Amino acid sequence: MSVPAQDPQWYQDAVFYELHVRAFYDGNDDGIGDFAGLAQKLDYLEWLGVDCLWLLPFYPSPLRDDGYDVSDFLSIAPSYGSTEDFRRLLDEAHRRGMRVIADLVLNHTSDQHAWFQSARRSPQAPTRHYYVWSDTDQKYTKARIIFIDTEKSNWTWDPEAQAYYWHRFFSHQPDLNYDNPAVRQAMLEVMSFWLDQGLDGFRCDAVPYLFEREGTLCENLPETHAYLKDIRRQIDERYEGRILLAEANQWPSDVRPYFGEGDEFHMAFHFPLMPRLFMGLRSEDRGPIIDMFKHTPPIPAGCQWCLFLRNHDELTLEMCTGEERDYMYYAYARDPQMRRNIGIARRLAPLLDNDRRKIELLNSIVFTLPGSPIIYYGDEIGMGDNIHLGDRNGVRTPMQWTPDRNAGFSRADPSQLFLPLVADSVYGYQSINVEAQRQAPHSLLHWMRRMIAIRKQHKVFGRGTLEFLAPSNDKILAYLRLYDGEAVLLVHNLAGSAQPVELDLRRFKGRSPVELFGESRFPPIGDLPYLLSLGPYGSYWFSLPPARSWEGEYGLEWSAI
Ligand SMILES: OC[C@H]1O[C@H](O[C@H]2O[C@H](CO)[C@@H](O)[C@H](O)[C@H]2O)[C@H](O)[C@@H](O)[C@@H]1O
Ligand SMILES: [Ca+2]
Repeated sequence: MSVPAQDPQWYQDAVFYELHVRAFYDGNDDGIGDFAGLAQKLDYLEWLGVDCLWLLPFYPSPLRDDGYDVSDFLSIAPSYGSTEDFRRLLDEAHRRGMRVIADLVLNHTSDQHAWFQSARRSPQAPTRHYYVWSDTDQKYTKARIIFIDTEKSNWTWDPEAQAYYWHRFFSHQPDLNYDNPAVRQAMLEVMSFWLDQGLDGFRCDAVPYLFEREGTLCENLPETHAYLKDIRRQIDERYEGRILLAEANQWPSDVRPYFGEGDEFHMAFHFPLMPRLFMGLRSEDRGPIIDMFKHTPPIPAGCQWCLFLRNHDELTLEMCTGEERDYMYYAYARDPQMRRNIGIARRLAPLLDNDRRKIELLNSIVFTLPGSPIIYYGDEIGMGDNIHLGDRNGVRTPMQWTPDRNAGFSRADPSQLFLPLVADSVYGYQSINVEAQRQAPHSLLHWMRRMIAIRKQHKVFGRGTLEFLAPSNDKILAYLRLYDGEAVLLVHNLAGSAQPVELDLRRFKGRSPVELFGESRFPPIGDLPYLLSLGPYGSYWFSLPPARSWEGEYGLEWSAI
């Protein structure tokens, strides 16, 4: 069952939720989450207000990179269930009006993929040129090494092939050779295979690295854009309402071309904004956030940024200067165990000292700046992490549903779980879990649900223009969003102390701001600066309804209250 035809630009208003099937809910008691389990939890996601799920790779894999090392693009890892289970999941999601997109790992395969296994055996193998081989490791030397904490080179010698092969990520992830038309065609067929089953689109992994050219950085090449445009054209020709989301961890001016002229990706993550939100909070200064928008070019109509605070990887600092990285490590990861590659492998709540006010503040910003927000599973309840697990596994532990055995994630023997649960005294599942927070009306979970519901009542959040205000108090981040006659004003206090702010709102003279969480009407805007005070890390979401329509709705004058 596919989603009933609706607005083709649905993704501009959507709230996304990222999850790993194996970490969400175990439907068959083997300690590993699966599609049948996820289907049982769709009611929860619907209740929360999620519009679209993003599933991390669920394909067969030796799991040396948590599924990003795919050994077969056209099936499902047996531990996650069958193709039938997958289809049922899609049907159940669509029945609830939710969409589902999945990771598509275009750049590389696992070295266990049949293509690579046959390629390495002989230069004459039909798939030999599915990969990038060389007699020397001195080609493409300008290309940076991305996983610098584990890899020494982008080339690895294969004794069986008697040649070096090219890889931008782990050495067990050989890059596909996109100069080979057979590879380009094969990956188009992979996409069609999943779209034919009803999938609503793809989060396309590591797209900047598809092609290599000598003398370049081997990133963002024109050949890469040409192929991505071809993918988009072919999808648009055959499918309706499907989306492509680009994972291009690049500076905004380099991400901008991934939108093309509205003919490449529908969406792209805004990577460099994310660390600046954390910097702005820690320094109690809006500067880094505003500055990032000065570097963010406009995007074509119909395109959308994806905004996030955390995801399944480390909090990447790739798009930061050395000084900014040092600051982030000092502020958020003094313990070296918290660092991975160029980044910080921690979840949102521990990064923010489990301070509910800070968690709400950063969510409030991400849900109101231009773009569609993504929640990383478990962050809606403030789940913790385990910095002692290897790689990025510390932020990939089982979802915490209840205070019972295995956090209600699985009925398996606890030793069978794919990763241990978070069990420390602050973030352990006995205290942080969905069941407890659903029962507590003032929990983080209920607050997140309310915020999502408010956002969804106002198209201006997904589609409106952005205009920063410039109050003299630098600790205050204030902006206007405008769309189709609707205006909202967002005011955030980045400081841990109460702050006053005076805002120049004269153009809205006569309007009475309505605070959207409590629906309280504030004094009307006049000629003088509009004075507000905000508590530590406080936020206001105001609607600025035209005076007459507001009076019509409530039948009251401010002076009468
Ligand atoms: O498939 C390899 C990796 O691809 C994605 O990587 C991205 O995350 C990296 C940080 O872990 C980042 O440095 C890089 O720029 C990105 O492409 C995927 O999200 C990873 O999980 C995966 O290992
Ligand atoms: Ca299972």
